[in-house]
Amino acid sequence: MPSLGFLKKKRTKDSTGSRDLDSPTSPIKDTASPITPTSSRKSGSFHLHRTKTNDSSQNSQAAAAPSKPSSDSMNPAFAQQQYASPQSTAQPSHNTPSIQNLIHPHNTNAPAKNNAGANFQTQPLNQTRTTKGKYSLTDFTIQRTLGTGSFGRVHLVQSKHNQRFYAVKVLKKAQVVKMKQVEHTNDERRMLQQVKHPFLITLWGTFQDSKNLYMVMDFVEGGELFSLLRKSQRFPNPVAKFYAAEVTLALDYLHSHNIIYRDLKPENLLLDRHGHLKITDFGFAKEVPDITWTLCGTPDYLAPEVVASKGYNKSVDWWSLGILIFEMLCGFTPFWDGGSPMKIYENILKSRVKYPPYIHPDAHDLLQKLITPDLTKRLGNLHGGSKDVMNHPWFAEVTWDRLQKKDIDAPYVPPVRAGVGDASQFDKYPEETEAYGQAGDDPCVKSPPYTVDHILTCPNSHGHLFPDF
Ligand SMILES: Nc1ncnc2c1ncn2[C@@H]1O[C@H](COP(=O)(O)OP(=O)(O)OP(=O)(O)O)[C@@H](O)[C@H]1O
Repeated sequence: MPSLGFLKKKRTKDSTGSRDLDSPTSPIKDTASPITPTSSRKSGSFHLHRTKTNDSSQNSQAAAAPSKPSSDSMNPAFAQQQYASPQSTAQPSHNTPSIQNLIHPHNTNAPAKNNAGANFQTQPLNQTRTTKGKYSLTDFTIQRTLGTGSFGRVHLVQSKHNQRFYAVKVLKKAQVVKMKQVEHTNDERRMLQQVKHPFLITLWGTFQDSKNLYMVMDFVEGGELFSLLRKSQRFPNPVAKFYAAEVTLALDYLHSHNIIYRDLKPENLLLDRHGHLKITDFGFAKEVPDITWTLCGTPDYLAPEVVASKGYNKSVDWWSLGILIFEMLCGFTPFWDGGSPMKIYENILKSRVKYPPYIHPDAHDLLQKLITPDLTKRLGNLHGGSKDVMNHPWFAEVTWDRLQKKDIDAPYVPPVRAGVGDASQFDKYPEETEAYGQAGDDPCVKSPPYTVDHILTCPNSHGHLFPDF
């Protein structure tokens, strides 16, 4: 097994790890069994209680949803119990309208605008979530940094109008242009405004000033799955299965709308305060009905067809799902061996995976069918599409419709105080030194005549590189 030294570092898109994680204490490995039932919900520990959750309650500043009595729980199988078809009479949470739902069925989480009539609508795909009136920096108080990535920095912010907390991703225009990410950044905004799914981050709006682009999203309080995984070293089979199943549903949704995600990795999977996943960072998501060629992603997670610069499609996300499941079960990725990205690419092209003996046989079988360079054999890429993955024996006990409704308890509930901007689950970062919102010329708005470079970077922008922010 590789030394964990490297693996503690987060991987950025260009694979430069950014910092070490501090706490070596494991919320999982210290527990005799993560599937040991507990009689009460205990934040920061595994539990077996079925929780009624309500998507619209996030950021509501209300207490965590009540859990079902412990008679519901049983040992040993987190998996068996959690995924089995419902025997109880408990109704899924969506049937139990909360007070919020009754007041404002769709928009309880949207950051309020101070202009009367501001209204967010949840729209089907291909229509965007729109606001009357745009946000600006003055609508929020910027607080600490939650995370940094290759192209951006994400802040915790508080709305001055409804006092709720949100996450705002700030991208420096100059950096985006320099790193040739104009198209990806415009795609990220467009994709995120179109999608709506329980396991995908919600983007409420975007705005820009002369230097920066801003994306206002839900603040997902529970931190990164990456941190939980590193603290736990590896996840027990049922725990990995739970997270893999939620990711599978999200991929199924994206692919059904011809969107490839292209950056699956634990760093981009956040835990909400009930422990369910939210996929963030759509920087590489792309609407692709057939084939694309762009080389992008994070080295450990790249499919061989991407490394080999062949045209590729949704198949790459199923490969990455295989890498993710492997990493959750083993604590390291299959093609990393201490070398440079080039060495990782070589290993990926060889596609020889050593499976540790502790991997459950069903998981082993699924991994072999996902981490295969043969596109005619890769599960998810075959005639049955994502349903082939969902019907694989490793997922046999998953009740997919209940999972989709978040009617199955997560294996780990992050210890957060809901609604108070509790960012304790996120690592600390040095803060940005350059003030946001400075006045000045916007180098990304050009008047004709355009340079060839400008036209090539953004041919349809009529002089504006980020026309829709
Ligand atoms: N909605 C959110 N709520 C809480 N934290 C968030 C949210 N979105 C992002 N973060 C944090 O910020 C980090 C960086 O965000 P993001 O991945 O979108 O940036 P990036 O520049 O595209 O990163 P990368 O190069 O790693 O892909 C995430 O890993 C996460 O820790």
